[in-house]
Amino acid sequence: MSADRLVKRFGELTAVDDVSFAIRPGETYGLLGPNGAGKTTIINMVAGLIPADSGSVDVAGIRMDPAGIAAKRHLGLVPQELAIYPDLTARENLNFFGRLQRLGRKELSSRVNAVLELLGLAERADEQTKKYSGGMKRRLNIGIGLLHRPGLLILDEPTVGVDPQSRNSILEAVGNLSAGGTAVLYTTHYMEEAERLCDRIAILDQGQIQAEGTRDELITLTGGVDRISLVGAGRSTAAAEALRSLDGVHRVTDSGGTELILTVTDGAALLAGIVSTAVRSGMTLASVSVTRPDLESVFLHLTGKALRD
Ligand SMILES: Nc1ncnc2c1ncn2[C@@H]1O[C@H](COP(=O)(O)OP(=O)(O)OP(=O)(O)O)[C@@H](O)[C@H]1O
Repeated sequence: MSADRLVKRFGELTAVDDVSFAIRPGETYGLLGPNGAGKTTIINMVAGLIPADSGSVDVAGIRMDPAGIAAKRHLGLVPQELAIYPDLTARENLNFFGRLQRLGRKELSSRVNAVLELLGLAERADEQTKKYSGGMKRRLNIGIGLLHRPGLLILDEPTVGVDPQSRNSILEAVGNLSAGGTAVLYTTHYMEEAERLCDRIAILDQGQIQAEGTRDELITLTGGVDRISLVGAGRSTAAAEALRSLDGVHRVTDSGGTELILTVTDGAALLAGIVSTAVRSGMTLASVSVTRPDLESVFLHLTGKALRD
């Protein structure tokens, strides 16, 4: 799918301001931004629920027209709110929604089984969903969006308000989708989810994409400075001196105790050289750790704000 120069205004507010991106089959693309950044408004335009003021969306090569259904047949939308019947079992819910989607009886039954399996709900498929945990309900909600094998699945903050274990199983299920060739558009304000799930991420703030790329590409924007901590005994002052002369080492902080803290470009690549330099200078190391910059640092770098309110 592709979105080209989308704009949406609500009165004075430009909620989405010239947003373009494309998602390939099998790719998971994340929209990462704080509440109010414009994620839901983008999704609503991509899914054809609201018209854009300008710009266009193509899904499976078909231009999205909010008044038509041709492009919509190729996408599944999983909204933030649950849309399942509590008195029906998971299987009955899926059958019901599958019939609404006009799946034939034979295809429906095989799709229902496949979806239950994919989302880890097969064992409890015949229980009323009111007995389900929040995470299981969410997974079923995702399953409904998948029944008609959409080429594009859109997930709007699917883990908000669920416990960590359920969150994990949702993320696992979404991770399995890309293996099947589904393109996934995923919105979140949790950087850990974007880091774990998404092949590429757009950082969204005030309706604009501030930067886009893989996690590593985004982190490079910050200057990509890692922190390395060396803890040990021995001649730490001599080690600090030697480490300062290494290429890629920006700063060595020697607190005079047992720890040296270095800021370096590409800690993973330099780590072996740093450890051997410290040891040669007479330091006996007890522990070494590398802390990489994360998407939170990228957001801060780009917008001057924290991702979470
Ligand atoms: N129908 C509407 N009428 C007026 N303003 C709107 C409307 N829908 C969204 N907005 C405003 O547009 C901006 C973007 O909202 P949007 O819901 O897209 O953000 P979001 O990133 O999805 O945030 P959240 O995670 O809170 O849903 C917000 O300032 C919001 O108040």
